[in-house]
Amino acid sequence: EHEVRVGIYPNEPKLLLDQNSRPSGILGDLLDEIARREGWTLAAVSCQWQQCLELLQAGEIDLLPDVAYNEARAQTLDFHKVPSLYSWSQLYSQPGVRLESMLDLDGRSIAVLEGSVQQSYLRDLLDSFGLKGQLVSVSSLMQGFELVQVGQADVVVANQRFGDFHAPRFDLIATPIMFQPAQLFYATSKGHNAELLNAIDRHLQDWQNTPGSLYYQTLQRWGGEQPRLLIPQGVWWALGSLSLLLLMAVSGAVLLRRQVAEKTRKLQSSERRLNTILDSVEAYIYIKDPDLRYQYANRKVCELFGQPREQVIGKTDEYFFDIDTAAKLHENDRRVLSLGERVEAEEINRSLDGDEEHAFISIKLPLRNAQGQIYALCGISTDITEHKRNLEKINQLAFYDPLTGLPNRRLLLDRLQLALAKHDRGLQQGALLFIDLDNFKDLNDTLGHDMGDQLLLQAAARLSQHVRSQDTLARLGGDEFVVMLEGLSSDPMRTARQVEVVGNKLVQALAAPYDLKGHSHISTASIGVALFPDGECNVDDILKRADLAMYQAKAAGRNALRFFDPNMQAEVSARARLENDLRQSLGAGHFVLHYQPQVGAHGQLLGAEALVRWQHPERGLVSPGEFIPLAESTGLILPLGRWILQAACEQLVAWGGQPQMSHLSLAINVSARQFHHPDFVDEVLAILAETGANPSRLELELTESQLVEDVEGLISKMLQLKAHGVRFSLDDFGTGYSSLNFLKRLPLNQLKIDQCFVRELLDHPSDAAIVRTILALGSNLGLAVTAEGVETQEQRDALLRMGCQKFQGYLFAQPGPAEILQHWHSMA
Ligand SMILES: Nc1nc2c(ncn2[C@@H]2O[C@@H]3COP(=O)(O)O[C@H]4[C@@H](O)[C@H](n5cnc6c(=O)[nH]c(N)nc65)O[C@@H]4COP(=O)(O)O[C@H]3[C@H]2O)c(=O)[nH]1
Repeated sequence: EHEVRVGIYPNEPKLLLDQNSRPSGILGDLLDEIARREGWTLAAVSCQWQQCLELLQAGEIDLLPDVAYNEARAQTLDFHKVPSLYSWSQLYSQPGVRLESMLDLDGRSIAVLEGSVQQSYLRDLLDSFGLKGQLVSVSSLMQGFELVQVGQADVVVANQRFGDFHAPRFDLIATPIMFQPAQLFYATSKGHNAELLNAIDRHLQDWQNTPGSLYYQTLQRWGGEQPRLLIPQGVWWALGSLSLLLLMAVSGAVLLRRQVAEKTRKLQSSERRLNTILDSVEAYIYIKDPDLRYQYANRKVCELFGQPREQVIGKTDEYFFDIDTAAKLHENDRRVLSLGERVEAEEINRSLDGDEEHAFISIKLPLRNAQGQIYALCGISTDITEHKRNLEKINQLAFYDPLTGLPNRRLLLDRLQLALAKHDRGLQQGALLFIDLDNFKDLNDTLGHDMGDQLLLQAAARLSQHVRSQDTLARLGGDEFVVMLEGLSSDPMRTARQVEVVGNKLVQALAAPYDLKGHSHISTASIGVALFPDGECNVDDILKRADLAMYQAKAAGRNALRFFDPNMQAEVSARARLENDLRQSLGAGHFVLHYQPQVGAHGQLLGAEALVRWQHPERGLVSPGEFIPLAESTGLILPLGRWILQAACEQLVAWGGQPQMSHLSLAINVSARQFHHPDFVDEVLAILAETGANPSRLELELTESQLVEDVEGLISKMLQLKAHGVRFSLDDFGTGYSSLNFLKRLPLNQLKIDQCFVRELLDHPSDAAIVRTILALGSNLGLAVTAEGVETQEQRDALLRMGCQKFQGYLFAQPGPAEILQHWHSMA
């Protein structure tokens, strides 16, 4: 006889031991019947669920009813094939507890049978939903129901058959939460009981296929319900699969939630990490939104603003910087935000109170969203204030003299190099003045270095007063200074003159007495000049030349200016002498006026032009061509011009007293410098009044070239004088650029055809054409025309034929003393 040891755990109505310790309940009764038919003797072993499983695996019992199939169990247990019972899990609670879905399990305590499939299922479920339910393990379902009844647990999980059967006793009700449809089997330990299982399958198969069989009677007896098996198998499987799918979907969703939570956690942690890094760097890092409000600011930015981060966020730069700074910052910001440019710029930021200034190198870049639109800008700024100060210091040390603050030799050489390069390209003329203080060593030796430094400082200050901003004043060391002049005239003679003027000013400035801490001290300087030469020349050459010239100045007795170029020096010296003589002659009355007659078509005397002559004590008569330009450039033309005007007016008065001469007019040349002098009109009128000369006999000659400057002023002066009867003629006409329109506006009386056209009149048809044009122009504008420089009868005849009515030139008379006019007149 075959004894089968059966594990029985209390799970009424499915399984229990009856009063005789025999298997009972649905599965107990079915097994009893199978045993009877198979001739087995059942030995019931009472155990709790978990214990039963252990006994089965250990081979201490042969068979355990009511085991749900799952993959894990199939590893250690064998199952027959036809399910003995279908079941699902359900939750039971006290009435009034609101439990509608799995999500309502959050925060609940759930009693669950230790080691049951529900236990692992629920654990996973709570976990994957992130629910905080607490699983309370119980060793029997009864215990679970009791815990809920007394309130020590909120819900209990049981298979639906057990639950529905027992719940009323514990005053519990079934909740709508069901899960885990399951198929229940009799299980054996692995590999030993195939016969047992086959026999069970056989009987179950028979019964289940036969309505009203013992199987269904048993079910009815224990539960009183309709047989579940009327639901087709497939539906059960579909339900099971659906619930599995649901589980998978839920798990998926929950997995996502978990991943999101994980990602969020990671993001938060990396944000913290990033913040730590951004706060520990020495750069200023910030993010501004399109309204230029700070969205982010790292520690350095907050420190700079002296505000906690919360005070910085949401504010604009106007809160932290002065208006100008904020405006400049925003200019860069807008380039980033509206043009999408990456901007790299140096920014100078002044604090709100204007006290602090910082220099930054800022890199600003646009931040774009996934669609590529700019939603903010990120700025990274580095404070370079200190760096700049150091650079300035280094620059100052490297290129400037520490005592005077003037450029040193190095900077001078740099600039000289550049100036020479420009000169080579024909862009400018320049000159170098090498200045050495005379006897400086003596001062140093006798009064000490401190006094020496004082003198150098004062000398430097005086020199800098006399150089223009585009020039360079440098100290080479010791008592040597250099002035480099740039942008001078391209005409070498004029350059020499310009440099001479500056050089002389410097010599004079340095020769004035110095006050050295109460000591009056006289010091002079010697200056050597080298102009930038036309050919190849390097920096050293030109310095050497200026240095050599400086030694010549020393050799000439110090306190002097010398040019390196001997011709230039000769020229300059001669001119200096001439200027000196001119000055003295003016005081001594060494000037005379000569007169050149102007005649009409019939040779009748109409008037004369006064031409000044210098009676030089040694050189005899000097022509105006030689000294008028010098007089103009030195300003001596003003006193000289006054003298000429005076003498001419006196001559007019003299003629006025002689009936045959009283009709003569007298022309005098007026230089531009004279005419443009503010007192000119008053002076002319004063001299006319003083001498009593007839203004309408006085004719002032202007040249075309002097009409260039301040035309309105010129016209106004001419009109004022014209109102008194004074007449005007335009000298050297045809050589300048006066436009006809302009000519029309001038209150002129006469044009004078320049000598050069008259000279070539007979040989060059073009000159003849010009003369004809001038004559026609004169007649159209109602102006008299005088031909100058008429030397031959042929010229005169030709001019006459062309319509010229007034002549002047050697053909009639050379300029001479007033007497020649008298004589000329009596001849006529
Ligand atoms: N070859 C040649 N030359 C002739 C002939 N007829 C006259 N000349 C010269 O031509 C010059 C005419 O004077 P300009 O054109 O006003 O040119 C004048 C004028 O610009 C200036 N100048 C002369 N006197 C004065 C003056 O009192 N004041 C001012 N500001 N400038 C004066 O000096 C310039 C030269 O004066 P000068 O040497 O006296 O030279 C005079 C005169 O001697 C001729 O047939 N052939």
